[in-house]
Order: sequence, then structure tokens, then C-alpha cells
Amino acid sequence: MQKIVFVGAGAMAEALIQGWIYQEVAETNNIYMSNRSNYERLDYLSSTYGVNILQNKEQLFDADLVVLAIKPKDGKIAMEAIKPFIADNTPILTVMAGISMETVSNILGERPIARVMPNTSASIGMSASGVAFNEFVTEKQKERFIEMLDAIGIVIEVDEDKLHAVTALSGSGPAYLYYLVEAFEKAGTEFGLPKETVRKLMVQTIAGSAAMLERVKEEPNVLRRKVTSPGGTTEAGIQALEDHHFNEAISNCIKSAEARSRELAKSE
Ligand SMILES: NC(=O)C1=CN([C@@H]2O[C@H](COP(=O)(O)OP(=O)(O)OC[C@H]3O[C@@H](n4cnc5c(N)ncnc54)[C@H](OP(=O)(O)O)[C@@H]3O)[C@@H](O)[C@H]2O)C=CC1
Ligand SMILES: O=C(O)[C@@H]1CCC=N1
Repeated sequence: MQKIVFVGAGAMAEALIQGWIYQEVAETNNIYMSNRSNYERLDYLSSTYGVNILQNKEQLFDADLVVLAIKPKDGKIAMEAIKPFIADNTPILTVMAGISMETVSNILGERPIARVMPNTSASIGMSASGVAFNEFVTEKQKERFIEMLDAIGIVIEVDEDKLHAVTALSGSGPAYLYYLVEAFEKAGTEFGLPKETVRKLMVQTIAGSAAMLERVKEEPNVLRRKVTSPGGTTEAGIQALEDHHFNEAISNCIKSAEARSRELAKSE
């Protein structure tokens, strides 16, 4: 099994190791975690998942894969720090939003790079990931990358420039939906329902609607019309959403996130 070294041990790194360990894509004793200075965090990951803590950067040299899971703003410093210790042909998997493969190559040299935009549902094997590969990734390496990403959810290969949109949609997407559930819970409890009841109802409603979209193969507007009885409750609810420019709000949400991803690229 591959030796995988993580640079960055935060929320996204943890989601990836959870998914990869659970799906047996990687072995705990072949995963090495590193971060900037939060040693308690490393101890937590080691005791929780059985992964190793990178003791020194020399341990990078025989890595079969290095995963860059630092924030974009920390990317340059983090990559400069590992540059002297990483072998010339070691492949990189980067999850840094907005940071191009060219930027990674400019610092770490020309090498196989997969740029992935997963989401935190990877922790339970249900990520929606977009991936782009540079020209140095062999077909065999691409198969391995896809296998690793398939193991934690769905993965779709896109042109690198489209990863800004993927980040805005599915990378950040879980947060939008969690925000929506927060709003449902606020509204539901104001009618006197216990928060747990609202949570149960809405999680199943979201899961059921997602399953309908996946299985019934009908367009969302068709499925929506099947719910919307003329003059009924749904029509009243949708009208309120339209009165509050819901569509515009969602469009601005995605455009803002996509623009931020491009800003992050420029800031490198
Ligand atoms: N969270 C998400 O849902 C998603 C995140 N991503 C991407 O994943 C990346 C990480 O995000 P996230 O996990 O949320 O961020 P976190 O803040 O949770 O984790 C960032 C990690 O990077 C480490 N770090 C910072 N600087 C350095 C350095 N110089 N050398 C080594 N490690 C360093 C931090 O260490 P320390 O704690 O010691 O400072 C920390 O472990 C980002 O680029 C983000 O765009 C992509 C998809 C989804
Ligand atoms: O918010 C962020 O920048 C990261 C990238 C996508 C989800 N979280």
C-alpha cells in the first residue's frame, strides 16, 4: 500500500483519511500527518485513526503520494518548506481551493499533480469531487487517483479552470445545505416543534428529494410541480421565496464563491 504524507491536518485532511481508511483505500500505518504547529491536533488524529505523525521532513522522501491540505493562504510557505525533502517524481494531490497546478509546479517542480475539489462528506464516503490532472500524470496514476476518489464518493474529471465553479457548487455546497437546515430548524421550532423533530423531518426530506433526483430521472422543475398543488401550501411557500429573490440569492451565492476561488488563485 502507498505511503501517503499529508501536509495539513485540518477538517479536509481528516475527512479524506476517514474516508480512505474506512473504504480501505489506504492503510493507517502508511498515512503520515503533518501540520504547522498544532501538535494536540496530530495526537488526536493519531489516537483516533491510528495514523502516524510525521516526525521529520526527511520522511517525505519515500512518500508515494503527498497530499496538500493547507489553506490557500498558507500554500506557498508550506510548499517551500517541503521542497528540499520531496523526491523529484513524487505525485501530489492538492485540495487547495483556487491554487493552480502551475502554482504548485512553480514551487515543487514539474511532477504528476492531481488537483481535487472534494467536500467534507468524504468522511462518510459521500463526497462530490471534481478533479483535474496535469500532463505529467500517467494513465496508471490517473486510475489510482480516480480509485482513491471513487472510494470516498463520486468524482468527475473537469478542465482545471472549471474547478473554481466546482469549488463554489460542491466544495462549499455542504455548508449552504447546513445553513438551509439551520433556517428550517429556526422556522420549525417557532411553531413549537422540537428541534430534533424538525431535524429528522428535514434530513429525510432532503435525502428523499436527492434520491428522487438520482432515481426518478426527472427534471427538478417537474418534480417540484408534482409537489405544488394549485393554490396550495407549496405555492404559497414558493411565492414567498420568489418575493425574497431566492433564485437571485442562490445565483449570487455561487458567483461570490466562484469569484473568491479566482481571487485565491490570483493571491498566490
Ligand atoms: N473544509 C472543506 O470543506 C474543504 C476544504 N478544502 C480545502 O482544503 C484545504 C484545507 O482546508 P481545511 O481543512 O478546511 O482547513 P483547516 O484550517 O481545517 O486546516 C488547515 C491545516 O493546514 C495546516 N497548515 C497551515 N500552514 C501550514 C504549513 N505551513 N505547513 C503545514 N501545515 C500547515 C494547519 O496546521 P495548524 O493547525 O498547525 O496551523 C491545519 O492543519 C484548503 O485549501 C481548502 O480550500 C477543499 C474542499 C473542502
Ligand atoms: O471554504 C473554503 O474555502 C473551502 C473550499 C471549499 C469548502 N471549503
